[in-house]
Amino acid sequence: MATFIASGGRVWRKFVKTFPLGSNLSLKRSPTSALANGRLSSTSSENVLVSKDEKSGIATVRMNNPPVNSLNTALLLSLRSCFEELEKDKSCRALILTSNKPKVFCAGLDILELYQKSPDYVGQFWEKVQDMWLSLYGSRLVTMAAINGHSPAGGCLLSLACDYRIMAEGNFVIGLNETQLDLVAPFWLRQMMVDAIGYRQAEMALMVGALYPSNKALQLGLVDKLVPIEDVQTVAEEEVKNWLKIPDQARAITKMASRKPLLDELRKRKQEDIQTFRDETTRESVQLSIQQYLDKLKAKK
Ligand SMILES: CC/C=C\CCC/C=C/C(=O)SCCNC(=O)CCNC(=O)[C@H](O)C(C)(C)COP(=O)(O)OP(=O)(O)OC[C@H]1O[C@@H](n2cnc3c(N)ncnc32)[C@H](O)[C@@H]1OP(=O)(O)O
Repeated sequence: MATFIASGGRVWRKFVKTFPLGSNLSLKRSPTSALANGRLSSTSSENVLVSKDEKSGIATVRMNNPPVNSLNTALLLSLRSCFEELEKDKSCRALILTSNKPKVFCAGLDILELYQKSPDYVGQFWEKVQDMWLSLYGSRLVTMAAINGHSPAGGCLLSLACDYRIMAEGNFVIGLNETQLDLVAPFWLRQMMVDAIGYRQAEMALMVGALYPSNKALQLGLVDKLVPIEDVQTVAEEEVKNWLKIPDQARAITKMASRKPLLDELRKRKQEDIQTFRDETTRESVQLSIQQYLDKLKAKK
């Protein structure tokens, strides 16, 4: 049994040094997992909770950044560290990405990280988004998004970076609503959307910043399967086990062959992409839109 927590790059590394993957540190049992069976455990109160079943090599990564798992600097660093550690762990074969807070998978980028910040700050923040994405999209592991709630913008980005998406039925939304905040999704995010739902649908969805209810998302191919919210984790584990019947090497090489061009393109254009983000996000009119969007979120109550 291996259990560990991550809370920002530095803390993570320190923690892993003390309790490496494969150690016998046992904390609290996950209440929802079919993998539990005495072998899986979980932890609390950090921004990413990771449990790994040693027998199957399946790790579950739960975002735990209340109230809505918005992607702030700390969560981005934790996710990246976690993905990279699992990547290096030879006994790990698959990763299920989910939320520790059912009903919200991830609210996207933390809007406060983009509001009234210096261009340098915003640029460094964007690089953390890029690096997190590179580690997930480029992973050799089977990656499965267990979308147990809303998944707008950056939440959709995380989901699209995975190999397969299982979403909760019900009144939950997913999509790339960036234009609603006067933001423009970067080329690598747009490309993942095109790859998932096709050019025409992606073009329309991106232009109007569409957020789709889960049943429409299934119809479009933005998610692959819909299940009742209480079954999302179990079905994700079953699906992963099916994927693991395929030999790892052939599957991973095939995955890399299809993803390498986009990964390489971002690596090549990283600085240009950061510059675009800095310039766009700090523009006065965009700052005003972000402020209005924040006000709208607050006024919802
Ligand atoms: C040039 C390139 C440019 C851009 C590319 C960028 C790619 C990605 C961009 C993004 O991700 S931008 C973020 C977009 N996200 C959203 O639009 C989602 C906004 N949130 C919601 O719609 C809802 O919060 C919800 C996720 C549906 C959950 O609803 P719920 O009713 O459960 O919670 P509530 O709305 O009450 O929120 C609680 C609390 O959290 C604050 N909040 C919500 N989302 C964010 C966020 N993304 N960042 C920061 N803070 C967020 C919200 O204001 C509430 O705060 P309060 O309790 O203090 O009022």
